[in-house]
Amino acid sequence: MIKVSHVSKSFSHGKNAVNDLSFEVQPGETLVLLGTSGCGKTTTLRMINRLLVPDQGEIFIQGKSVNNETPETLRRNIGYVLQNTGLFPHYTVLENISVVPQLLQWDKARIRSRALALMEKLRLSPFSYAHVYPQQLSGGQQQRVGLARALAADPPILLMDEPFGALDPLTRISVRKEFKLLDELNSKTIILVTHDVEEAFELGSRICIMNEGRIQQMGTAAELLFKPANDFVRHFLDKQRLELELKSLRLRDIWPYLDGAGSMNGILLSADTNCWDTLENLTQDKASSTFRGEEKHLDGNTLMNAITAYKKTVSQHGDA
Ligand SMILES: Nc1ncnc2c1ncn2[C@@H]1O[C@H](COP(=O)(O)OP(=O)(O)OP(=O)(O)O)[C@@H](O)[C@H]1O
Repeated sequence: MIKVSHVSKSFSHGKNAVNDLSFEVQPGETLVLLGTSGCGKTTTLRMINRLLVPDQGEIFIQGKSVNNETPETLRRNIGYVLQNTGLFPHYTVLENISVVPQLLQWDKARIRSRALALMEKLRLSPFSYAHVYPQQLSGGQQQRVGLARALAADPPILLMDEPFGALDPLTRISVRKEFKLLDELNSKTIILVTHDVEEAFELGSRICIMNEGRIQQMGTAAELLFKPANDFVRHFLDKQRLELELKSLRLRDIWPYLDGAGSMNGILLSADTNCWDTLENLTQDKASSTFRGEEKHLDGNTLMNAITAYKKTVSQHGDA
């Protein structure tokens, strides 16, 4: 577990890069730090990893202040993934993945078998890639090696700074999908930095929107979209709002507003299907859904009317 408590940091020019920041992240959770360039995201990660020391406040990992941790303990507990991967160019893929276990003085056989197992998991064939150098790999492959290196010593915490930032849009989407499905990550405490709104909503259990070193709002996708704390948050999400709303609302969320009693027709969608996927399905076939024993027929109009009614209720009453 990570706890950041009233942390501030300024650099030589005086203005606070991070200003009275407080949050907690639990195991199994991915907190995304999202914000404009220069809002203090990277500075926050670097303080958690003790690459920078806060001017004020304190950071705790599993209840212990990072100020009192040795570099070995931090390395064992924290995997760090960078945008440009930070791979050592003169080390092979296998050597790069083995760096932290070696520093922790694991025996050679254990290091090798862990590194090879991670390569398999991340879909990098050990036969083809174990002994090549980073510059012989594509961007997506380098990113996977960077992730394997961060995971090598099985740290309970993962800090990721724009991990998919250097990839082209298509590779980015596919590497992101693979990342989401990795069972290695299930129980980890993850903080991921990005300025990509879509990425934040896809990967974050909670999202922390920052501006000028301060938290503007921290919450789930639905909270940020439907109960924005201020104009900054509202405007920050405006460009992608419709898509984000459709992706974050599931049929079960808008169920009371769905006016479509009817017979089972076409495909049957689970009530956990989001509205975006529902619309996509509706372009191809008729559809219905069941929730708590009730069945409803779906079509585009019914769906959009239900979303509008849901939003109206949330904006008036704060809850649907
Ligand atoms: N080592 C440093 N020396 C001086 N100023 C710094 C240093 N590191 C960061 N800053 C300043 O602190 C502020 C926050 O920077 P930070 O890198 O944390 O932002 P960020 O949100 O990660 O931005 P980006 O998305 O562009 O990477 C910026 O104004 C930046 O110029």
